[in-house]
Amino acid sequence: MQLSSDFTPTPRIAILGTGAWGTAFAQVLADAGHPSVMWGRSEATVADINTNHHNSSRLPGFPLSESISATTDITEAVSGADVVVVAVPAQSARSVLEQIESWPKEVTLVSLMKGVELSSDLRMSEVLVDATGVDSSQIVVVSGPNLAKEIAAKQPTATVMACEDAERAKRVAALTITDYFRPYLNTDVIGVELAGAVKNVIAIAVGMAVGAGFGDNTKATLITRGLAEITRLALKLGADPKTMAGLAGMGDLVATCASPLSRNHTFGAHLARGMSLEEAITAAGGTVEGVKTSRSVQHLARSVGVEMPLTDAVVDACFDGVDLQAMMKSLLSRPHKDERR
Ligand SMILES: NC(=O)c1ccc[n+]([C@@H]2O[C@H](COP(=O)([O-])OP(=O)(O)OC[C@H]3O[C@@H](n4cnc5c(N)ncnc54)[C@H](O)[C@@H]3O)[C@@H](O)[C@H]2O)c1
Ligand SMILES: O=P(O)(O)OC[C@H](O)CO
Repeated sequence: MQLSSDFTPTPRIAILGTGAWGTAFAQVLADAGHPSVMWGRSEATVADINTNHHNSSRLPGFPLSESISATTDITEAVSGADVVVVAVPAQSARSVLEQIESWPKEVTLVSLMKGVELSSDLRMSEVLVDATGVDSSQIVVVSGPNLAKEIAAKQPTATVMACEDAERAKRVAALTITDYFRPYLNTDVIGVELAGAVKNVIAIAVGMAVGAGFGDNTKATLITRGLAEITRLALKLGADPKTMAGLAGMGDLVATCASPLSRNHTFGAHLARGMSLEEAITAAGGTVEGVKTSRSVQHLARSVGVEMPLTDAVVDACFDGVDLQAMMKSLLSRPHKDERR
């Protein structure tokens, strides 16, 4: 299948958020020949991007193309945009989007975010629909084993672009093809988003195990049983099982659980070594999506009657002061069962 973009010859692309992934994604677009305008609330970061072609706060050490510009004016960034990429932390998405009074009618919204909203249990594409009024077929979700720093270093990576409208996913994918970034397509938005959100919770559990000094058997057990619980929830909510074995499922789970670059993994390790919740979040770099998402996923799972013992354990460890020994004891003393159920 050949991917080609039938956006206007030079699509106008805005990126909301000047974080690590939004910035690395802007560079992917630039390397594929597409300029973009980033919006951020920090004047210093916006000036850094415009003047030094660098985001020293979130992606230090990686030069940015001159075709990437930035502004603190969100209306200016979005005005006339064909594609608006949303790359702020999941729990901030709604408040950012609600600042925009009107959306270009044919706009395509691209979500780079991985989380489930706390107040509503909505996936990010659902928050986008709710906050903007655009149709769900206009939303493309990007998810996969995509650690921003590795992509900024132009290391080979694949991702998944998911949209109800397969043609729209193709058009966005075509904007990102480079010699190091390879997009695959999927129409299973539910599966791609839930896998991306819940793997952050599982990565916290794996980070805790690493912080406690456990080895590869424990890590592999948590990753595999983590995939089992992600799959149970996703299938209950209508996902395609094949998505779980793909890049946005198994692929991202392995990358995030194994990598010391992952903030969720790093946070878990700090927590297990005795830091408080706030200390561990700060030490991991601030945006640790799995912490709040553990609560929304637990709530969502309970509302549909799905058992998620690892998610429950992460909620206990983050919010109820349950220590690692008690957590392991409770996980290991659960009733024995067939692994396929
Ligand atoms: N970093 C990665 O490797 C990576 C990879 C894939 C997906 N993601 C996902 O992308 C999303 C963004 O993560 P990131 O790593 O780019 O974040 P980051 O921590 O690098 O930066 C977050 C940015 O959002 C800004 N921000 C926070 N709250 C805001 C608000 N209310 N209004 C405006 N701006 C706000 C911050 O100032 C910062 O610039 C997350 O959902 C994350 O899970 C990240
Ligand atoms: O740094 P993390 O833990 O937010 O993980 C980054 C990405 O989601 C990996 O795909």
